[in-house]
Parts: sequence; structure tokens; C-alpha cells
Amino acid sequence: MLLADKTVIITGASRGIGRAAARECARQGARVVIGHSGSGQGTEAALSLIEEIKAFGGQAVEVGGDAADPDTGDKLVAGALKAFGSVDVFVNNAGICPFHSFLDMPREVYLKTVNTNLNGAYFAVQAAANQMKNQGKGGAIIAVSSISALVGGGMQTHYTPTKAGLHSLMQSCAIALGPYGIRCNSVLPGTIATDINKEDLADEEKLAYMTSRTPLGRLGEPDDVAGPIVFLASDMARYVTGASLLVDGGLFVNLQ
Ligand SMILES: NC(=O)C1=CN([C@@H]2O[C@H](COP(=O)(O)OP(=O)(O)OC[C@H]3O[C@@H](n4cnc5c(N)ncnc54)[C@H](O)[C@@H]3O)[C@@H](O)[C@H]2O)C=CC1
Ligand SMILES: C[C@H](O)[C@@H]1OC(=O)[C@H](O)[C@@H]1O
Repeated sequence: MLLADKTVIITGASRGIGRAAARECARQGARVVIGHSGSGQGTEAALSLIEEIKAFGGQAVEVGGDAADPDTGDKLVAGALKAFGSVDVFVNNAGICPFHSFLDMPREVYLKTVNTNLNGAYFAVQAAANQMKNQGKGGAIIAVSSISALVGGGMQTHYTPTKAGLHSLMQSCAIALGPYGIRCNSVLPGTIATDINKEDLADEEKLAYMTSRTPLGRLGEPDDVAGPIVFLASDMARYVTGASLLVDGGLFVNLQ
């Protein structure tokens, strides 16, 4: 098992990519802290995931908290320490992408997106890193960034800078935290069918277009991203830091 004896915190783990990653980390032997929004729906989904994980003999607990709140990272670390006594891996996954045009972007949509996807993440990464430093045995931090860190989207002008920001945060943190043996990497998913783009991809033309642009011939599923996250979290990636791994079925390189 790739993550035996490791405690992994994953934000936004109640559904989508985060849920698949949490399940796979638990299958690989990790003790998992399921971060979720703290809403009724988030709590319910997190509890059902704990049941799923327990059913195959894994260990998991849940901690609710708004990803945009700079204190949520401390809450997640405290939850991990209370339940499992350590933090070895932190996966920053929670995010939103309310599609909207640029010229009339409401300030509150822009600010909510940046606070949820990037500002809260900064302080959560900082909280996890301080705990790993105090433990003195290194660790791994993974940001779920996006192909959108590298390319634009006309309806994503508020979103793509947050993904570029996370990608850049991991690069800088790789330098800042390397001396403590803490590795920092990002995964860059392409288009993965989840709730975040359900409405956008309900447009059949858009769905067909995105599928046709993907050399592997299909959109991604949350489980497609879970494996790369486990790899970066594991000691198999012990000399990998400051890297970013595209998980996009070849979408990025498909110019023509
Ligand atoms: N689905 C896709 O095509 C892609 C997704 N991503 C990124 O993957 C990450 C996960 O998204 P998906 O699983 O696709 O979507 P999703 O909508 O299924 O999951 C998002 C998760 O973030 C949580 N979340 C949202 N706002 C929150 C808040 N304020 N506080 C706490 N939790 C909050 C949600 O509860 C949910 O668990 C996001 O960061 C997204 O930007 C990146 C590239 C492509
Ligand atoms: C939500 C989008 O469908 C998805 O999110 C990303 O980060 C990719 O750019 C996709 O467009």
C-alpha cells in the first residue's frame, strides 16, 4: 500500500475529485481527514464517504469549514491531530467555478472565487506546512490546480488566475519547504465530469466539442485524477517537488 501510516487531509472531499482522491488514499492505507464545506449537504456526503471507507477497513474522519476562511486550515490540522496524531499529506482540492462573462463580472463572484480557490488555500497550506515542519519528518502538499493554470477561458477570467496562483504557490513552496523535506506539487486536471461543470456540459454541443478535443476520446472522471494524487503523495515521488502533472487525456497538447 502506497500510503500506509500516513495521515492525509483533503479539502473539498465530499464529492467529485476530492471524494475519489480520499477513497483512493484510504485504499492505499492512509488515515483520511475529509474536509468539506460544513453545510448540511457537505456533512451528509462526508459521513457517507466515511461509511464507504470504513466498509473496506479504512480510517476516516470529517471536518467542516469554509475553504475561503483563513482559519479553516488550522481547523483541519487540529482535526487530523485529534483523530490521528499527525499530518503527512495535505491536498488542497476545494474549489468553485461559477462560469461568467468578463465585462459584467460581479465583484462578489470574483472575490468569492479568489477567496475560495486561492486565498483560503494559501493559509491552509501554511497551516499544514507548519505542522509538518514541527513533526520533523517531511511531508507532501498537493494542489489541485488545473489545465486552466496554463490556458485561458473567456467565461473563467475570475477562475483561471486562481489556478495559475495555486500552481505558482506550489512552485514557491517547493523552494521554501524543501529544506524541511516537504514536497509541493500540483496536478492540472483537464475537463473532468463533476458537479462543477455539470451545467456547462449540459450543453450537448459544448460536451461534444470538449470530448472531440481530447485525444483519449473521453472526458475525465474523478478516479482518473485520484491515482496521480496518490502518486505525488507517496514515497514513489520522493524526489519530485515543484512539479505539475497534467491529467487531461492529452487536451493541452492538442493544437491541431
Ligand atoms: N472538474 C474539472 O473539470 C476540473 C476541476 N478542477 C478542480 O478540481 C477541484 C475539485 O472540483 P470538482 O471535483 O471538479 O468539483 P465539485 O464541485 O464536485 O467539487 C468541489 C468541492 O469543493 C468543495 N467546496 C466548494 N466551495 C467550498 C467552500 N467554500 N468550502 C469548502 N469546500 C468547498 C465542494 O463542497 C466540493 O466538495 C476544484 O478545485 C476544481 O477547480 C480542476 C480542473 C478541472
Ligand atoms: C469547471 C471547468 O469545466 C473545468 O475546470 C477547469 O479547471 C478546466 O478548465 C475545465 O474547464
